[in-house]
Parts: sequence; structure tokens; C-alpha cells
Amino acid sequence: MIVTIDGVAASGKSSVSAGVAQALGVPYISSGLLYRAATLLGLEAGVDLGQEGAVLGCLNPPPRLEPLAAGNRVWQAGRDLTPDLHSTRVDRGVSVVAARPEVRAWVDAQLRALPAPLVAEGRDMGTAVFPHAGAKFYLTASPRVRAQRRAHERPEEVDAIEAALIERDRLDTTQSAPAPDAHVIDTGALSLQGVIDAVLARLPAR
Ligand SMILES: Nc1ncnc2c1ncn2[C@@H]1O[C@H](COP(=O)(O)OP(=O)(O)O)[C@@H](O)[C@H]1O
Ligand SMILES: Nc1ccn([C@@H]2O[C@H](COP(=O)(O)OP(=O)(O)O)[C@@H](O)[C@H]2O)c(=O)n1
Repeated sequence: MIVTIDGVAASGKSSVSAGVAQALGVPYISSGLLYRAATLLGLEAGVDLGQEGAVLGCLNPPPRLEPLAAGNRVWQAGRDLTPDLHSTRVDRGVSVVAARPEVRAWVDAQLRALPAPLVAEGRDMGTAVFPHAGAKFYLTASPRVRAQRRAHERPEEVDAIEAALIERDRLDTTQSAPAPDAHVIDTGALSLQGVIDAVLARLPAR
């Protein structure tokens, strides 16, 4: 079975996916890492991130997602890009790159080639990439709660992180609508384990 976990920025998608995947004994995939990799490579090459052709030109050789249970990684040839994917400059540029149709097609093709069963997290896993998934979830939380969580992972103050999250949500609106058949979970009042348990409780009988 494929389980999709979409949601807004810093809503808990990757942590929840890792926990659900571990409970099910299947891999999880963090699709956002591929958009982040394309953004990082574009930034390093100094290209205009809005120029689709220029960004695509940086994906040679193509970065590959390694769906490790301990945390997904992205490799380009022998280089592990993962430690550089969660910087503030990648956060700022990624939505522009992710809006480009050919970049989305490149990510989608790589994800669809992975064998089920799996848990897939991102923005459009339940709508565009795996519309026939066996169970779909969409995580939310207020911008403040999400900023407070992310403040443990970024050098900026909570207010600046919150403003950046709100702006990224706005830029991601097109590809980030919940699937009509997704369970929407507000994670604001729940612990990480509480969200994992809520997802597991809503899975169809296995
Ligand atoms: N329900 C929760 N309660 C408290 N902290 C959480 C919860 N879910 C996630 N976190 C923490 O919030 C941060 C962002 O979570 P993450 O899984 O990276 O979100 P996303 O993949 O949506 O960006 C992480 O530090 C994570 O440990
Ligand atoms: N399936 C996906 C996943 C991510 N993305 C884009 O990639 C960016 C980074 O995604 P992410 O999941 O790593 O970001 P966080 O929610 O973890 O901050 C998002 O802001 C979107 O612009 C997307 O368009 N579609």
C-alpha cells in the first residue's frame, strides 16, 4: 500500500512519515528534498531560479533520492547534498523552482519509479503523484506553532521564521491543496507520537 502525507511547511510531514513507515516496516520518501536539491544546485551555479532551462541544466548528473529509514538523503554522483538542503537560502528559493512544470515532472518520474509499499510525503503526493494511494493525510498547524518547532533547526528568530513560512505557504498554494479524500489532521495540539498514532489509527485494515 502507498500512504501519502502532505501538508504545509514544517507541519511535521517528514517526522510523521518516518514514524509511520517504521511502524509499517516500509520505506518513506521525502519528495521536498528533490526540489531542495534542484534549488541548491541552481544557487551554487548562480543561475536565475525562475529560468526552468537553466535549473534543469544543473541536474546533470541527476540527483538521486536515497530513501533511508534513518533520514532520506540526496546524492549527485559521489556528493551527498543532504547537509546543504535545509539552509535559509534554499528555503527562500525552493518554491520558485518547484513551480516549474519540467522540474515537477523530473521529481514525479523519480518518485513513481520507486516500488510500493511506501509512505510518501510532500505537497502533492495524494493529488498528483500517487492519486490511487490507499490512505491519504494532510497535516496542518498554525504558522506560530510551526515556526516555534522550526526555530530549533534554523538560526533565525521565531518571528522571521513564521513570516518566511507564511510566504512559502502562499507560494506553494497551487501544488499544496489537500486531496478531497485526505484525512486532515491539525497537529498543533498533538505530540509527534500523537500524530503518528492518529495516522496509524486511520489506516485501512491490513
Ligand atoms: N506534533 C509535533 N509536536 C512537536 N514537534 C513536532 C511535531 N511534529 C513535528 N515536530 C517537530 O517539528 C519540526 C518540523 O517537523 P518536520 O517533520 O521536519 O516537518 P516537515 O517535514 O513538514 O517540514 C521537527 O523539529 C520535528 O521534530
Ligand atoms: N511534493 C512536493 C514537495 C515539496 N515541494 C516544494 O519543495 C519545498 C520544500 O519542501 P519540504 O517538504 O522539504 O519543506 P518543509 O515543509 O519540510 O519545509 C516546498 O516549499 C515546495 O515548494 C513541492 O512543490 N511538492
